[in-house]
Amino acid sequence: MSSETPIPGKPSDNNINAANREADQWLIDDFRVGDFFFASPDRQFRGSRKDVAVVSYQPASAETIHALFDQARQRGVAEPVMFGLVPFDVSRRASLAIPSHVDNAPVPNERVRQSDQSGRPQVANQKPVPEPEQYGEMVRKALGLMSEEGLRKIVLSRTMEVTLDRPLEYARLLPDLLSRNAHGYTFAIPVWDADGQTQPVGMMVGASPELLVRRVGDTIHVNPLAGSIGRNPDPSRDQQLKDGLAVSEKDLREHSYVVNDIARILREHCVDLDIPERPSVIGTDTLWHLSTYITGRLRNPEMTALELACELHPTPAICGYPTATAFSHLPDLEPFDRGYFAGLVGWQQANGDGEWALSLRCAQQTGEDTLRLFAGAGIVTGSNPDHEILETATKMETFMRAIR
Ligand SMILES: C=C(O[C@@H]1C=C(C(=O)O)C=C[C@H]1O)C(=O)O
Repeated sequence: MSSETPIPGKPSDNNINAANREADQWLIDDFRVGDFFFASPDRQFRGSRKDVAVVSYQPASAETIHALFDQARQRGVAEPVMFGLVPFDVSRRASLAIPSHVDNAPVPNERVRQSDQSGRPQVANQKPVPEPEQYGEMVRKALGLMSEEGLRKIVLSRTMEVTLDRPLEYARLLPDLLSRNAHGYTFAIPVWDADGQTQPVGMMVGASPELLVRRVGDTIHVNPLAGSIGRNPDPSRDQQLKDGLAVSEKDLREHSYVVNDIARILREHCVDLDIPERPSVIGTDTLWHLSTYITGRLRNPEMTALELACELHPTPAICGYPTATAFSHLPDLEPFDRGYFAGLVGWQQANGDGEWALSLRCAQQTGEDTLRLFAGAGIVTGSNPDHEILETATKMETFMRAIR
């Protein structure tokens, strides 16, 4: 679907660029469990839960993707768009689906935060798993592995089990996530747990700052983030924190493991790679991150966005370095299953163009009023357990602020 594609739906709402929330609210109205939403900085999609053409609950592979598009075409879907979630462990089953009907719209230049806070859910109960002190212990254990086992970096995460005082309402939640994270990737994508099922068992919902792969024709964009610090409401202190991150030896080292490993894999698949020598600093609503924006051209233009994303995943941004060593230690260190957290979330067209972000700053909706939030942080020699507890709490704030 090119950016010239006319916006289906409401002709009267075509002035999407007007800076008011009603302009694109129609894309979110009535959004429920089972619907699909994905917004990147310049385009947003909504797929309908009604008459979903095809669903696959198989590991993501080129064959699975081709089969899905073939089936959608056989069912008469004219311009199929696949949405999906790929778990952190790509060998496990992915939730991929092609809705019968998809709307898309440009993103407004500016979003106004909803001022009406009435009727917002309140957090009735929250329980960290593991407890923060236990997370600190996990960080200490990981630091021990660095001296003993040649591990350079490992990303350790924790969760928060949240119960709300009323059912989650997407029509309220999504505009809030969008207004706070206009430059990121806001998503709400259904989760299945059996092939052939028509009803999803839950949703992954969040606002990720990190693009793994965007493919437009043979051009690819990859934007790893690693090395972070929480922001401060005082502008001069906030600027100091940003400037400090740009020169922090520990964070630049943590970032370089990610970029070097991604560059190694991209060289196999791409030509004309443009990899900036130094990272820049980008801001989300809650954190500053070191960021490297990479572009290149595919050697094999048949390679789809998701295939390239699966070659790169799991990057040291969300796993560690060396990747296989970090991956093998995670089940012993983290007392829960990551599932789709720190996996891939995105969309793709039949021609292979698409966008896959990392599913971060997110939650899995596990029941009408229950959610599991996730956050992780990269640990390298020099990391401080207390700072990592704080960083993961700050990362959860992106989502917490939208439900509190
Ligand atoms: C793991 C997360 O974020 C990742 C870890 C980062 C870090 O350690 O600095 C930064 C961005 C992400 O790559 C998360 O948000 O949960």
